[in-house]
Amino acid sequence: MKRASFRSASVIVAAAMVAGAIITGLLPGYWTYLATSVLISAVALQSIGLVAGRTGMIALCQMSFAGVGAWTVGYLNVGGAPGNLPVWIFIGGLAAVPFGVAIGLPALRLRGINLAIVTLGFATAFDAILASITFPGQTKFIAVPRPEIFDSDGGYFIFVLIFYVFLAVGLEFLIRTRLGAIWLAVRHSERAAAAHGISIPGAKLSAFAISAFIAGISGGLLAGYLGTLVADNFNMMQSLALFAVSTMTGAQFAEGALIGGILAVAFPEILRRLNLGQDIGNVLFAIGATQALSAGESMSETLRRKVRGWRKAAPAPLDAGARIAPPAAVPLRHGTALSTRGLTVRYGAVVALNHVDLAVPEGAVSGLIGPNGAGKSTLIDAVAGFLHSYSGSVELAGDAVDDQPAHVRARNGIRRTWQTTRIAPELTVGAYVRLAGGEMSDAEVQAILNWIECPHPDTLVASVDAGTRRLLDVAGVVAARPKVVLLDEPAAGQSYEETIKLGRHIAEIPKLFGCAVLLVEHDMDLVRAACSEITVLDFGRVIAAGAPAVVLEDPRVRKAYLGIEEGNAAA
Ligand SMILES: Nc1ncnc2c1ncn2[C@@H]1O[C@H](COP(=O)(O)OP(=O)(O)OP(=O)(O)O)[C@@H](O)[C@H]1O
Repeated sequence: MKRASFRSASVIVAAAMVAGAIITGLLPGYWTYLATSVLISAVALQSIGLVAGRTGMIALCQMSFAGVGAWTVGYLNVGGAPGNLPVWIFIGGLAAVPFGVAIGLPALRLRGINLAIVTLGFATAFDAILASITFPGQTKFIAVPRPEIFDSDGGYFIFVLIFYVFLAVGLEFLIRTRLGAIWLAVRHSERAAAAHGISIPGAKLSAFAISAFIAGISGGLLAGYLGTLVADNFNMMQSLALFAVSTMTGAQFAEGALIGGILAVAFPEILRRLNLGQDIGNVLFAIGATQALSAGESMSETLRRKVRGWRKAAPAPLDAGARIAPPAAVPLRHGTALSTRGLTVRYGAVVALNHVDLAVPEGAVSGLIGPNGAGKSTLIDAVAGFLHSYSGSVELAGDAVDDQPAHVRARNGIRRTWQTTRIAPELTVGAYVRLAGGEMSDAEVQAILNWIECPHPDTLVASVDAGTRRLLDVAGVVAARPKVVLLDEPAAGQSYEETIKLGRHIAEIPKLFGCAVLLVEHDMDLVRAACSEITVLDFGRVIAAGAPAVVLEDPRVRKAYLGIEEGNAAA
């Protein structure tokens, strides 16, 4: 991961040095002036890319955060504050953070269009505030001074380029940290992220705070660029246009932010020269964003996919780490890992679970079977904390967890998989195992992947097939070494041979990872291969429990689950 970050950082720095030399050395002054504007827009776009592209939240008020940064720089300048422009820009970025957190708070409960409306509301309110006040220095024409060595247009271009490169490199490292993986996981599925013990509020607030900081920096850079500012520089339409550009180009990537900056500056410039209305540019951006959304990928994502194809970067073969020892066996615990008492769940008139008592012993794999609609997934949802309400209780190693939200239950030792895999495809296989399992050495990650026969840690999840992703789901939950893992139909999409192999792996989980397992499955071969005991649900009630050989021969089970009537069994 670090290697990839350093590689990206060196590409960014090298490209910036070449671009800096060409733009300041060869291009006329006016082009340098425009190029500076491109970079400032690119910084603003980076902030949108982080919150929207990485975390999947719609934020339509980024230019308001930029306005806070610019206002702060103007205020510090007029007030004769100590320091100089770089320091004030940094302070301006920090000043935008509380606003970012304040806007992030509604995002904890809202998503999609509702969040868009709230952020748009903030942008509108900020417009109204700016219309009633003036920017510091605006009426008396007190310009924000640039640092002496960056005073010329060429010099200020270099000054802004340094900020852009610094932020782009910083983001390249940040997105490969655990926090970066958390943002991607939240973007892909908040429920799946919570199942890994991730605090969704923490993830969203951190994204809003850092993105507001970057937007504030862009405002400060604009203050030094223009000298004095007016409210129109930060109006709501600017935020909307940049959001459309970010969606179109994929501003979560350094090149996407830069292409977006070029488009955001070039279009208005071309339209101005052609004596055409500036709004036409916004219409084109909206069309571009619509196109990217319907295609399912932005310009930079398309570019990256093509580059990957050209490079044909095949991940290291599966046996690359074959000499790595499998996970070491751990001492087995005794007692009951998980139990439910009188667990009852109602969906309106439907009673999905009806006073279910279930016990999953330590050191064992227990099966939970039943016909479609019997209540198996509902039980997993209730136990893992994904239902708003249920009656009865869930105990983990004897302690009630009913008042704990899903991510706290996950941290305390209840991990689950889903019927359909929910892994963020932008992650690598290794990054996913680390996200799910926490701090782990490279050898530990590789050992788990080798054990369950998943590809090399550097393989992109997007490039692995559905069956392998199911295995990766299992690798993720066991990597965390919780007290109990709940596997919801892990064999779905696997061939017969793969299912039998998976059954052997699941049977090894208690011994190798110290977790008890509750396995929900329809595939009886897998159940027989992995489980030492079985509970059978039908219409939300437990109808049988015990050793597989006994339970599967129980007439009630054969009738309810296998559809075999007592007298017809021999037929
Ligand atoms: N969100 C929901 N709203 C209303 N009813 C629901 C909801 N989720 C499940 N149910 C109902 O609850 C009952 C149990 O469903 P559940 O999905 O838990 O069964 P299952 O045993 O997991 O089935 P399958 O094997 O098909 O996954 C079913 O009657 C189902 O229609």
